[in-house]
Amino acid sequence: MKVNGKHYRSLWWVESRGELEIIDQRWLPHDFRIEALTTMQDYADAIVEMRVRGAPLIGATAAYGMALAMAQDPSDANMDKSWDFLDRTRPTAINLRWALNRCREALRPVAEGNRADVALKLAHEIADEDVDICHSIGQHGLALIREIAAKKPVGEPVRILTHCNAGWLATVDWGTATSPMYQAFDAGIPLHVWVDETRPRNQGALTSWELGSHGIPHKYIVDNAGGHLMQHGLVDLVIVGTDRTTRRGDVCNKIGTYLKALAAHDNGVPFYVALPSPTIDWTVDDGVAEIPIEERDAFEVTHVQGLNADGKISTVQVSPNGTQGGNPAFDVTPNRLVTGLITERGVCAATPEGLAALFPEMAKVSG
Ligand SMILES: CSC[C@H]1O[C@H](OP(=O)(O)O)[C@H](O)[C@@H]1O
Repeated sequence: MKVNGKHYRSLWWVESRGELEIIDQRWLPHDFRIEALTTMQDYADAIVEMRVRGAPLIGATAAYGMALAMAQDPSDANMDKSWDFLDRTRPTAINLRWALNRCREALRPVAEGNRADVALKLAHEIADEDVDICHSIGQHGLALIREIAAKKPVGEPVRILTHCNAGWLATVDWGTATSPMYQAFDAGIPLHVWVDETRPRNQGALTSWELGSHGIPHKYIVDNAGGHLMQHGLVDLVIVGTDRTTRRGDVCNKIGTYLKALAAHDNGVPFYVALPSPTIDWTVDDGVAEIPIEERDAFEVTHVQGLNADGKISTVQVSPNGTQGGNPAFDVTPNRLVTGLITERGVCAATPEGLAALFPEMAKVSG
């Protein structure tokens, strides 16, 4: 999307240098920093340290990491070693393993001398596909928002609550949860977005930065405000992203999503999940029991980063010395709390039948 009027994707290939450039999201929303990934360690660090983050973007980054690996050493041994090295970076978003598996399956039958070119071409394809998928999710989500808008007095905004950042920064472009917002806004539908700050890494600040750049009215709120807003009829719709959705529609997403779904359910507020198909894990049924939840460094909870009075990015400790922090980074919302899944092929119920109807070729394979 646009940054100061200039279009960006969240990562891009620099042909002249044969390098991938990324937006280092650790410094947003206060500083827009671009960096090149030139070694396999750079790729792993970028994912682990959340310089790039968001399930689709992690997958696309890993695909370019495999391209670098094949350019360095196209042997089967190095392909497997690189697969393991990148797969170990973060455990929850299924797009990482989906992209690595897609690369390895495509490369295995290719002669070693051709693997570097094939791998780079595939990485480009995965990135471009993500842009198309997210745009399509936006089209289907736009129809939902339009339906709500039609029932409101002319000019009254559709009020959407979102959690974390499932924006263009979490994908290659458009975002998943934000794509319907961008497209509704561009279609002239009045919006107001409640943006959960999303402790501890405050990805809501990324969403606010994105929406602000696009001119979409929004308010940055504490994570615990959503239930109150819904009780007072101030939320028409919740749209969130996902890092892994099971074949029965259980949704794993940023920690705190489950609590929003409970509040939405209790207040009759539609709760939708923007779901690109690479984020569906067809091998898993029960999300709570089967999805690995990343436990990140407690430092992210005991400390917070922001802009100090001098306008410098700094980090301060918010908890007492010696207090231990706990930092599960995701939770799982059972499908019974999900109103619907907005995929690139349309909107479906969060059920095995709903997903199988939109993706029969995948449901068949998963058995
Ligand atoms: C479109 S995927 C966005 C998804 O990823 C985020 O996690 P993280 O920032 O830790 O990579 C969050 O769960 C978002 O909903």
